[in-house]
Amino acid sequence: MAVGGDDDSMERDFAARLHLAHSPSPAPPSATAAASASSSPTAAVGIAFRAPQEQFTAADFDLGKIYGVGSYSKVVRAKKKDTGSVYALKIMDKKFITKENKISYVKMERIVLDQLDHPGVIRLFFTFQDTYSLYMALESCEGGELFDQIVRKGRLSEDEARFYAAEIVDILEYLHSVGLIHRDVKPENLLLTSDGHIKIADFGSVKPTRDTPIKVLPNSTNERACTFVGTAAYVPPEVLNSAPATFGNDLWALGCTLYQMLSGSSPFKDASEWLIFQRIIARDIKFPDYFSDEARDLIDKLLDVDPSKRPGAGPDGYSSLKKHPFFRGIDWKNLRKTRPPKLTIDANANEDEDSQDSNWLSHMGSTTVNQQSNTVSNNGAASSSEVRSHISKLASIDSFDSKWQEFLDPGESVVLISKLKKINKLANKKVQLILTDKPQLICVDPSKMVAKGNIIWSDDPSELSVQVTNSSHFRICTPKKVSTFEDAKQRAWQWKKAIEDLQRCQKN
Ligand SMILES: Nc1ncnc2c1ncn2[C@@H]1O[C@H](COP(=O)(O)OP(=O)(O)OP(=O)(O)O)[C@@H](O)[C@H]1O
Repeated sequence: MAVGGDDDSMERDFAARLHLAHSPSPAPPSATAAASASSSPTAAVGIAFRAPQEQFTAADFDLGKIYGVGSYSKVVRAKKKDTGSVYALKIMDKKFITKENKISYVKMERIVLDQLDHPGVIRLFFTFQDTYSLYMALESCEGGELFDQIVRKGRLSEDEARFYAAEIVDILEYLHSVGLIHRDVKPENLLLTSDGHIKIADFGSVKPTRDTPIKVLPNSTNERACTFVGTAAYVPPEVLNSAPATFGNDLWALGCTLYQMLSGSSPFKDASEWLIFQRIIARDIKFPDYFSDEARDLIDKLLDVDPSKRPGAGPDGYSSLKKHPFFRGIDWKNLRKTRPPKLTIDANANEDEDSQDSNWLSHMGSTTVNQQSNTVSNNGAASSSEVRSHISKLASIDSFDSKWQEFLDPGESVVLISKLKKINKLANKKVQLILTDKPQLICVDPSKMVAKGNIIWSDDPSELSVQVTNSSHFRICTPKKVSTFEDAKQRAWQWKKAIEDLQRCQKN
């Protein structure tokens, strides 16, 4: 990557904003990543980092499949060429995070993750940056998201849910004991190791309590003191009423997650964020008949409107939660040695890469999408030229989409891609829907890898529009045809916004 004078100054400017000093080049990590993490601490504004700031570049890694996409990052499997160590490389676009005011999130995640030490918390090994991006080398979780296990299995058995819930309780007990409120506990942020144990990721929304022993930069806590963060379906009612964050926030989200594991969907589901919030405030919960009395009772208590009454938040701490009858039989001391539930793999995944399951969008998509998606954030709109340069730059660092490249024209980039179910009267079909910057809306049959025809693009909303039925169902309407899709990842709003943004972008 060419680094010109402007790029240099951009990098310096960004480092200054991040308050993370450039480190002298530390020794590269040894073959085991964990060993490297405990060596060569990096000094930065009074904080000695356990995970050093390295002088690596993306070219030092073989980039593999994409693990997942967040609102301001992509996480890619990356093998360090010299050591063979595998990491989950979280890649964040500097321009994007500056524009979207996410610098405090990045700082917080970097600093907090660096200090945590628990088998259920993703480990940060090192960081590096180049002109355009910040990189965090995280411990990789090959088992994917808990969310995917729920989707693939339809719903989990009580034994499976009990095990996962116990590991989540163990993680929350640790985080709360060090004065941290995670604030974004949800099945997408609960990852599984290859042998099936839970690890929690995504510490961008973490809120330290006053007496936390964890070192945080002072302004990074103040900045977001009253910011509404998290994900709509898991937000507790008191947060909607602007109450300060408490440990109870995470316990509410645990209740929602347990409900989702047992039933297949979150307790507060509706077509828009506003309607979801109404349900949360009204505490409109319906328990399926097949929930056991113990499961129902625990969820009911975790979803108490009074955060201090949720088990785990009271004066007796976690003991009341761990003693709840739902957890009868759990060996709390040996959780990590207990055999976890068997992971279900995606039947459609390729043997060597499961990019069939990759559901990613460029930063252009996520920039605007979040205004209406279930992820709560406040964003501005990027200009069309910025959007385009993001798209082409991101496409060049993404090796994971090469599989779909054959359906694109030279120089064309993917804006949003999802594996969807196309709902037809006679039979539903799996399709890979690809939105490109050309723009084109391409449908591919993923099992045969053949194009199934484009949905005719128009910049005119009267000729191409998207109607969202609920967070997982949407219709793409053209004068000739209406196609109905189901997105198990509940990104219906993201599809709508991505298409509408491209239409606007074309007009300008
Ligand atoms: N260590 C990891 N191993 C494997 N996959 C990971 C790892 N970390 C993250 N992922 C995947 O990447 C996705 C996005 O990561 P993460 O949630 O950290 O990003 P973010 O930009 O902070 O997202 P959010 O929108 O939730 O704030 C996760 O949901 C998960 O699927």
